[in-house]
Amino acid sequence: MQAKQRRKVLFVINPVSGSNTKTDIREQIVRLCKKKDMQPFFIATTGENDCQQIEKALDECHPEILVAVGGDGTVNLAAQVLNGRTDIKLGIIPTGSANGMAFELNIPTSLENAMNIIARNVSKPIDLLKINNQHLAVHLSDIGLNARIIKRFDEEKIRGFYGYAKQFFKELKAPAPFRCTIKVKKRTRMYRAVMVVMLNTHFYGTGAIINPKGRMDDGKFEIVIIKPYPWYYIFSMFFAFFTGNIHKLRHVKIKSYKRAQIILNPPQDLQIDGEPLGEVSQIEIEIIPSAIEVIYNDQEDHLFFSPAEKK
Ligand SMILES: Nc1ncnc2c1ncn2[C@@H]1O[C@H](COP(=O)(O)OP(=O)(O)OP(=O)(O)O)[C@@H](O)[C@H]1O
Repeated sequence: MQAKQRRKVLFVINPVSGSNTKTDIREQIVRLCKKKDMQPFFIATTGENDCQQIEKALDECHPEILVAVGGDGTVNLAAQVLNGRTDIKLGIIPTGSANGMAFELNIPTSLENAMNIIARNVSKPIDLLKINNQHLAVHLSDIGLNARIIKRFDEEKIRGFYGYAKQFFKELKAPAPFRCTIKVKKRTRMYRAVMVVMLNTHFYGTGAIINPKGRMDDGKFEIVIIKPYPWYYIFSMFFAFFTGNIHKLRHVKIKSYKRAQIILNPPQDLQIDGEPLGEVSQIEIEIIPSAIEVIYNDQEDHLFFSPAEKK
């Protein structure tokens, strides 16, 4: 009788993601793969030509699943390679300082639990965003306040959640407003904003719910506009962020589109999945329907909320 073929899984490990040391992560993955009947292959990212290296590894081992072991930047890298190749599923082992996409898919940070979800292999197709016809956005992109923090975070080589939180509170005290014009076909709308978020998902990695009504598979993305607010508004905003009611606030506007252009005056910092891209004055966004197939946690309801219930 022929031996049962083990499922081939390629693990793409970012050795510098987050603040954990990953010295023995390969050994732990090999041990867990044995238990779950999976055959592991490994590649470590270097920060240079990683897409080409992953493509090469895919051609060599032909896996059923590619697992990003890292933060949102590593998930984005894996998605760039898998965009349009839904025959290979994307799994995530969250080890970054920002794990927004793992949070979105309800994937826990414990290695063993994340591996259990990969072994269950339950997946769904999701849409991605294309920005300026050049960058792929998987989890979340934004302009203004948060993007500025991410740039500072990157320049000053700060790592970890507490480093981020410190910068966030510094920035919240003095948000700088800008003009944001959204053009869709022949319609133009103008807003004053302190931050504009472009996404297909619901959460920031911290658990803040920025897009309560979004869906990852509806062929549309959302633009969330946070307008200038008085300082005391921060408390209502925090409450709404963590109860899934941000869309009900007077200072917040959420719109769904398939394609849109945003014009910024003055130019603003842009970040995509945690990577700062510098200042931009114009952004074109379009949705790529069913771009990748992702493995998610189908066994537990999300700890925070059920997006489908939001009215
Ligand atoms: N071996 C490496 N050395 C240095 N940088 C790397 C290496 N591998 C990947 N990178 C960089 O790591 C970043 C992605 O990190 P990721 O988002 O997965 O984790 P993170 O801990 O959340 O990162 P950060 O907090 O620094 O944004 C990318 O900028 C990528 O170029």
